[in-house]
Amino acid sequence: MQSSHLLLEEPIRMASILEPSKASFFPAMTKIVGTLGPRSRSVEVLSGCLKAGMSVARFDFSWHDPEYHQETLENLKAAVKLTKKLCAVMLDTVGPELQVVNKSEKAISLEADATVILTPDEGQEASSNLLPINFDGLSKAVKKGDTIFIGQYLFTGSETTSVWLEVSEVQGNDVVCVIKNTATLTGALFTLHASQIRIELPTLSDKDKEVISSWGVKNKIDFLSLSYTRHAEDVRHAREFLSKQGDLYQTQVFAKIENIEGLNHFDEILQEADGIILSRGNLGIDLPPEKVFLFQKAALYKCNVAGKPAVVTRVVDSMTDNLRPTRAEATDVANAVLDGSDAILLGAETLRGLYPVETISTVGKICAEAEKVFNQDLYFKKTVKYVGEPMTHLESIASSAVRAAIKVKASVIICFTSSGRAARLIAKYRPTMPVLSVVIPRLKTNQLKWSFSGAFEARQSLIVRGLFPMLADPRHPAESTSATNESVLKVALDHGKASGVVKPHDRVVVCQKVGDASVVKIIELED
Ligand SMILES: Nc1ncnc2c1ncn2[C@@H]1O[C@H](COP(=O)(O)OP(=O)(O)O)[C@@H](O)[C@H]1O
Ligand SMILES: C=C(OP(=O)(O)O)C(=O)O
Ligand SMILES: [K+]
Ligand SMILES: [Mg+2]
Repeated sequence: MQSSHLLLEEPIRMASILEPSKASFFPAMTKIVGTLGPRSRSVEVLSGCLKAGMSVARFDFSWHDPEYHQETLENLKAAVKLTKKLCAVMLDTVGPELQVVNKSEKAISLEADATVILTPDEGQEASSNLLPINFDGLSKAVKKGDTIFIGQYLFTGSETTSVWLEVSEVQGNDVVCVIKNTATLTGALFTLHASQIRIELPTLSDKDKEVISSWGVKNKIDFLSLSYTRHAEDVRHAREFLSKQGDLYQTQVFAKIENIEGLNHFDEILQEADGIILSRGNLGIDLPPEKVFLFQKAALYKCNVAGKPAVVTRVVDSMTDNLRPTRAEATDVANAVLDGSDAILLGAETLRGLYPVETISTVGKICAEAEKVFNQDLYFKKTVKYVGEPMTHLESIASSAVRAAIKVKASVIICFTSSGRAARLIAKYRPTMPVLSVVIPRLKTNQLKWSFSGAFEARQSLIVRGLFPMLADPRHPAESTSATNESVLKVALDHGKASGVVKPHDRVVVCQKVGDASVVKIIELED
């Protein structure tokens, strides 16, 4: 995890590429979000996923009912206990997702050049000529020549089970389409994506609200993944809704950018959201293929300078059925890291793939290699310049901590925080060593009962590149006297030693408040 001699912007000796990487305790600084489902819900597999490096679990409510997800979550909790690896919980909404419903689940063969009708009458039986959909406004939204994509849920693109259609005519509420490729649709549910078309459905549906206020509240979800975020107003609305749902006023909202409308409003959305998910699955259908990379680079840059976590999706689809990614996919993962991604989100690979654990571990290894050659120096300078002067005190402290840690080759940065703000600011400067964010709980009251803050803040750092949280004992008062600081620091160092990230004689940079003053100190360990 130390800064390496290889830098992409300098000539690399070819033989050095083959030198095995030093093993490190943390699989990677880049985080991995795993979507949980049929192939990733036993305690055994979930333990494997956590050990391989998954630190956020995504529960996608486009699929399965709350009871099913609850069972998976209970198993996840058991796996967390067993492995002692923390994991945050992300609830992914259905939103304005269009779906084709195939009640009988009979396979549907579609022939290129034939026509098929999309009808909003869900009572009808799906067939080669007729596909019932869950939305009655499609005929008003599309016109002749528009493109529609229908795929299996979490389609991987390599399947023969997805189909492109071209709208040839609108008849009342029905949409008549010409089939562009031969395919067989199998299963009960397919998602439908009308390319570059505005769908007049709310971003947070009634069903989503129901799930959030029951399942979400019960399970204190750390992240809401807001599917098809199209406007800043969508984020504001979701946040307002969450603020009335018990503990969920602390839930972070991650806006999923999955179509052109979201792309067009990216800057405003980023201002409102706590983080961004670059949903390349859907966006890759909405955008011309030659434009996808540009969106990725531009969006990650904006997230980085804003200091907000960015998550990239759909990286190793082919690992759904294979033990090895394609070289294009492997290169893509590394590029996502070099472009500035905080986390990689796995979809079909962990949900229904044959190799969930191996996929996480492969992706983690690629991320770790990319991190090693990431030009931190260049990035740091650009970020400082972008922020300009005067910097806020806290940002100046955070960037100084990173600079000092690199200069003295510290093995870890320990950052005390309550709100998580200081730790996030340190992560913004992309230190080459892990940051142990020691979250100090704060006692608070809503005039009905006393409780401690901190658990959300700690778990929410599990999606930020380089942050590794530790929740301090709530018996330590939040007031930063030097005595309490020293005892918490000792616990943090012991934690670091136990996990292997801190060794005798290492240097450690500590960021904390002493009295009213924020300080960065460098300590040299003895044994
Ligand atoms: N309980 C604490 N004890 C010591 N230092 C702290 C504590 N909480 C935060 N700090 C330090 O205070 C500064 C402000 O950090 P920040 O995360 O913004 O704090 P807060 O949680 O109070 O918003 C940083 O230097 C941080 O390391
Ligand atoms: C992750 C994505 O969305 P979904 O919720 O459909 O998996 C995506 O579109 O990349
Ligand atoms: K979804
Ligand atoms: Mg999507």
